[in-house]
Amino acid sequence: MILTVTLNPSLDRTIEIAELTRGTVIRAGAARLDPGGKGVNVSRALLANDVPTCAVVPYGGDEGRRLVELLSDEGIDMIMVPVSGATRSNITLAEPDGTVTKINEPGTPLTPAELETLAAAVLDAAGAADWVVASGSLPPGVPTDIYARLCRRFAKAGIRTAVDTSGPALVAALAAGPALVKPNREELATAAGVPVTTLGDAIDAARKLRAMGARTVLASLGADGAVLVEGEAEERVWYGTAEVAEPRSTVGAGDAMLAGFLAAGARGRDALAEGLAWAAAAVAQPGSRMPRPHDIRRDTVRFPPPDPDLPLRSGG
Ligand SMILES: Nc1ncnc2c1ncn2[C@@H]1O[C@H](COP(=O)(O)OP(=O)(O)OP(=O)(O)O)[C@@H](O)[C@H]1O
Ligand SMILES: O=P(O)(O)OC[C@@]1(O)O[C@H](CO)[C@@H](O)[C@@H]1O
Repeated sequence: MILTVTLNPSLDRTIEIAELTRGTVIRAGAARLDPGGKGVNVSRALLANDVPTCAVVPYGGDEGRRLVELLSDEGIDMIMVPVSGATRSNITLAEPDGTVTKINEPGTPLTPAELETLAAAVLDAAGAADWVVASGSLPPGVPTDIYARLCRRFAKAGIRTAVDTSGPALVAALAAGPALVKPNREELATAAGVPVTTLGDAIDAARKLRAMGARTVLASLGADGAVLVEGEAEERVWYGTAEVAEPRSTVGAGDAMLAGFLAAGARGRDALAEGLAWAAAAVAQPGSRMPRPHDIRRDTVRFPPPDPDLPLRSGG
């Protein structure tokens, strides 16, 4: 069972527009509301593909009740923790070419008592878990080292932790020796403190995150694919891509990648291939809909030679 922890979940509203033009009234096309938050999405992707999972979800206000309703409709097994602050709403403006512009609210602070209750719920549920996924931003006021503390606590119990976050929370988590981190290109560059403009930069930065404490680094690179750097006695580096004919929304693609990678055993080329296939399928979905088995096409995955001078196309 894969337990996910999302301290800052969200309601994700995706609005399809023809073109984003500042300072104008834009007549929207289709709109959809999805449950959101990085750990929530990992559980959604796992559930959609029949992999046992449970999501720890703090929720508050009408927005939080709506989030729980949406997750219940999807059949997610949840540990719901009521909190006083309202669950945040994040907006995605999606253009026809797949470009998305995202506006994420900061979320509302968790009180120390609420954080304690959440940590206790996680620790209680972690006993039945093969992995704990601590994923997403931290709400205001939550200590930056919260993921690091959870990593250390789970390590004592022999439970592996995967962390997908950014900035100081990621750097603090690295020092706790997580089994796996899943930064995107921007998060990788920031944590490593180096620019990442080529594939070689990405591999070197991933190596640096391993030196900072991560055992395995799965670095997603947007349309350029992903790099996996792993290995105990002997380091192994894999680079893969998966083309998407018609990108619709990249929101949640990294979460789907992490879910697919974990579902396939979280090591080696085959697990990277599965993560790439789930991510590519997610990009072809509207909003942050997670791919189901019939959406996932493994024949699009490629493992080109990892040319260190390959310039990375996507932003970050
Ligand atoms: N435009 C694209 N075309 C093809 N594949 C893509 C595209 N964008 C993303 N992907 C796939 O999704 C993976 C994750 O994308 P990205 O690096 O943007 O992660 P992320 O920022 O963590 O995503 P999110 O936070 O929205 O879940 C990429 O490694 C790639 O496999
Ligand atoms: O603000 P965070 O926690 O970094 O990211 C939140 C978020 O953008 O991540 C998911 C996509 O990965 C969305 O469901 C959600 O809106």
